[in-house]
Amino acid sequence: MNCETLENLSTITHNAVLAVAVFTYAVPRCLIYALAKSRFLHTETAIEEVKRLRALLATYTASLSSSSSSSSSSSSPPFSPLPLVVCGPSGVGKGTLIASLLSKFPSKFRFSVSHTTRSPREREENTVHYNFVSVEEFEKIKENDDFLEHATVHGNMYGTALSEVNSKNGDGSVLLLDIDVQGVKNVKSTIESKKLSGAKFIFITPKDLTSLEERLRARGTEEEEAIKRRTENAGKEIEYGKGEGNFDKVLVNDDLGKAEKEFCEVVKGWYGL
Ligand SMILES: Nc1ncnc2c1ncn2[C@@H]1O[C@H](COP(=O)(O)OP(=O)(O)OP(=O)(O)O)[C@@H](O)[C@H]1O
Repeated sequence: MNCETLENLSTITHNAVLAVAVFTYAVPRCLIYALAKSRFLHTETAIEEVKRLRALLATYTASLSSSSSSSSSSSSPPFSPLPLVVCGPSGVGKGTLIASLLSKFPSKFRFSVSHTTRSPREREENTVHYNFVSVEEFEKIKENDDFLEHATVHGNMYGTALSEVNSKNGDGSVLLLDIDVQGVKNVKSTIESKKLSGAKFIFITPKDLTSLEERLRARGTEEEEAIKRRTENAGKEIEYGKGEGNFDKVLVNDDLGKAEKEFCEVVKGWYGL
């Protein structure tokens, strides 16, 4: 099997891709890397293709095990790979750190488009940045039990539809969720009640509340009253964030360069990048 053959695999039929994926998945990791380093599979393209096929198979495997498990989880989407949940108080730098991660791994992560009842900010587009919906529309989705998480934050409702969790084309990309503490609690409870396969949780915290407030003010997107409210909320959020067992990792965003590096390293470790 040479490089060109591997590259062409993405264009062949579904069954053939699955068959090759089964083969590559069955071969131990060390053997794959030994092969990848050999004269037959020595390019980065080939290694990437093997990884892609493994991810593809993992998606199918999770899908099969989900559908064959208990009836309560038979309609639940399999999480493969596990979603990455980034949480922290408003203004702590979640968006900034995520943007930095995405610049390094543009195709590995994707956002869900959340539903929200808040009004669009300047340059925000419906269905691109958010699905902007009315309170009535939002309530309807809640009643149908179709949210992975939903929360009311600063007077507006936000939610992630269950349909957003798995990639539509089986490319193995990781869903990134940028949510607040309420959202995290919701995700944990949905995972538990629907017997889903979990998520990786990271909490971003500021050095102290003063620097958080300054950061929010410098961003210039909120009125003074909203800045005060967000800073007040932050105290409790940080307490939960640092609570034992609530997050897989708590990361301090003080020096941005250091935080970006650490964030990237942690995520690389979790997803084998
Ligand atoms: N380590 C840092 N030092 C100084 N400023 C920072 C740091 N990290 C982020 N910022 C700045 O702080 C502001 C808030 O960052 P960002 O918008 O990424 O926060 P957020 O957590 O995504 O906020 P929200 O939840 O409200 O969307 C931005 O102006 C950003 O440039």
